[in-house]
Amino acid sequence: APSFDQTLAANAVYDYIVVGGGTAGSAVATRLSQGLPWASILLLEAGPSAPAEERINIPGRKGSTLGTVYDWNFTTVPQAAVKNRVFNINRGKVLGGSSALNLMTWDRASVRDYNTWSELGNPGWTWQTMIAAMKKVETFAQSADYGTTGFGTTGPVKTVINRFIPEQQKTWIPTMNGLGIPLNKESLGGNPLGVMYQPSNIDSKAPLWNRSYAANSYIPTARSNLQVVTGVRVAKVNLSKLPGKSTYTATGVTLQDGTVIKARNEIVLSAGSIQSPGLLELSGIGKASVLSAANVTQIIDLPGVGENLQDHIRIQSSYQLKDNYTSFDILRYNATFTAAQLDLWRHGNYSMFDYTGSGYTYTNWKQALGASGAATLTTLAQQAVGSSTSVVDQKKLALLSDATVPQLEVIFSDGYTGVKGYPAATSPLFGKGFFSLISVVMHPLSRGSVHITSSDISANPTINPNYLSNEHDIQAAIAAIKYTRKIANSAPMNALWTAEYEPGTAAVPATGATDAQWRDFVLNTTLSIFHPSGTAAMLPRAKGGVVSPQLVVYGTSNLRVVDASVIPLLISAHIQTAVYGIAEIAADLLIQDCGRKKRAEA
Ligand SMILES: Cc1cc2nc3c(=O)[nH]c(=O)nc-3n(C[C@H](O)[C@H](O)[C@H](O)COP(=O)(O)OP(=O)(O)OC[C@H]3O[C@@H](n4cnc5c(N)ncnc54)[C@H](O)[C@@H]3O)c2cc1C
Repeated sequence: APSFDQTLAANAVYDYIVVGGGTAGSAVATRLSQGLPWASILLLEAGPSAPAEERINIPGRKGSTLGTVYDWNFTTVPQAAVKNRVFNINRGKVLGGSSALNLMTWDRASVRDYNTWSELGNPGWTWQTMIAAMKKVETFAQSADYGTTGFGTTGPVKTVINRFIPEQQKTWIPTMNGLGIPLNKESLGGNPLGVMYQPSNIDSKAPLWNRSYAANSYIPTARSNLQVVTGVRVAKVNLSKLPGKSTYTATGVTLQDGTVIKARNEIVLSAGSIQSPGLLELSGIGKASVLSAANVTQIIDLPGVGENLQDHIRIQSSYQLKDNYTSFDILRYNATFTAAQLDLWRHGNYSMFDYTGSGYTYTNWKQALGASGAATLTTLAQQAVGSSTSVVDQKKLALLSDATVPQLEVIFSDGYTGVKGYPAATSPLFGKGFFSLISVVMHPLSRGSVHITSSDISANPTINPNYLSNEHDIQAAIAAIKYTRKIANSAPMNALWTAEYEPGTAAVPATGATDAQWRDFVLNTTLSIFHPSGTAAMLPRAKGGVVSPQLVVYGTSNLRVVDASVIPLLISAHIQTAVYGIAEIAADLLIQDCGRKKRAEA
């Protein structure tokens, strides 16, 4: 078992230091500990360890930790194209990182999505290597609702298709089938197109129906050579140029209180896509103008640091259920019922608190909009990025014409999860049940940046994702929300509800809605679905890359980034399975390199 000894002696030396005990950091530190039993590994996490926190552990309480002490609570700068709205950028600040806060969707993108990483100049980063790595992450509890391919059976993270499926969700698959979307019971195997039930990261074999995440799955399987220290924030990485070397060596880290901890072999940054680039910049690695504005001396000129920020956007609609259905909303307004359900969960019994989403659909644009709707979006995409010299933009254009790649996801979400809020206690709608349809645009073209503004680690970064900053992204969002209205109005789902609550026909009339009304709804309500990535991109250096295919920061010999920052092009899925997969591959690379160095020394 790992050590949770919280003492950190100044100038202590470890073989490996992993910065950030989040999703990737916990996984890579654990695998290093297992693979290099002789080595000492230090995992430093800014947040607390919270193994008994029910808001994290209870699947049905997903979302309750947003805005709490477990969240860094970042925000964007006002988003010019979206009426200057400021978006929340929630990030986990707890052992396990964002895997402790996430909504537990456990899915995968298409074969082509992962292959684009190698197509962009990263040999070896293909579907084949990623699926092998992603299978190592999980143990899937097999189910009649799923087929036979694409999942792992021996990994630390436990996954299951949720046993709690509300009655109203049973209309999901037949409704999508009626719209021409086929059932896909092999969605984890490289072709996610279709309608399906998908797993959540839940431990169905534990005494309780508990969230399975990086802190309670990976870390307990580490050896005693891993020391996990929480509540400690790293302020920078120390670099030095050793005689006769062309690259910089990372020698250790400086903590926020000034303490220096040294690394003999390698340092791994796993502080996530918002903070890993900032740590590089604070260490003197980045774009000259950013560093000089923040009063940091540049050591390595790497203009890609903090650039290429990509995120998925979501647009939601909500429908008021007929009174004979019970929705998840009951847990908002009926305290007695809620207490009884909580008691069931606490005793490991079937409970409404088991609930996570499990009804999903992935389509390409042609499937959702028909050929002419798809062609319109392609034309807009060409107008937006056709002349861009970015390899990422050009690859996204190419993906639009690959029919195997999903461009739209729709999630059946029980209960109200929209933007205007559940009806207030004074409203006649208080006490009513709802269901929501969340649509997600898989390849928005907008890209932005995250940068430090000060040499002080405690200052928040400037986050500018440039949401909806081109007409393609706006029209894709409009197409997505129109499609969810079409779904809700199709049989058998149309028999479930009495009224559209959001957008609502007052804002967007059922017939004859104008383009301006749809556009307004999209600009007022579009949000992030929490997948910021790409800010320390794995790309060739000349193409704006920050790390090599070995995840080594350019210009250094032993500093790696291992987290969502390295994803060069956002995939058509939620990203936690990919982030864990990247961590598994990174651990293999670190272990192989260590063996190579040892053999070279011998
Ligand atoms: C609310 C929410 C819902 C989501 N829902 C889903 C979902 O349903 N399915 C899915 O697949 N994905 C989902 N995601 C995305 C997914 O969880 C993240 O992309 C993934 O967990 C990111 O992993 P990471 O290792 O890159 O970063 P993180 O897991 O965020 O880890 C970074 C860690 O570094 C620590 N840290 C930062 N700076 C420092 C420092 N200077 N010193 C020490 N420690 C530091 C942080 O505290 C944190 O623990 C969601 C994310 C959020 C936030």
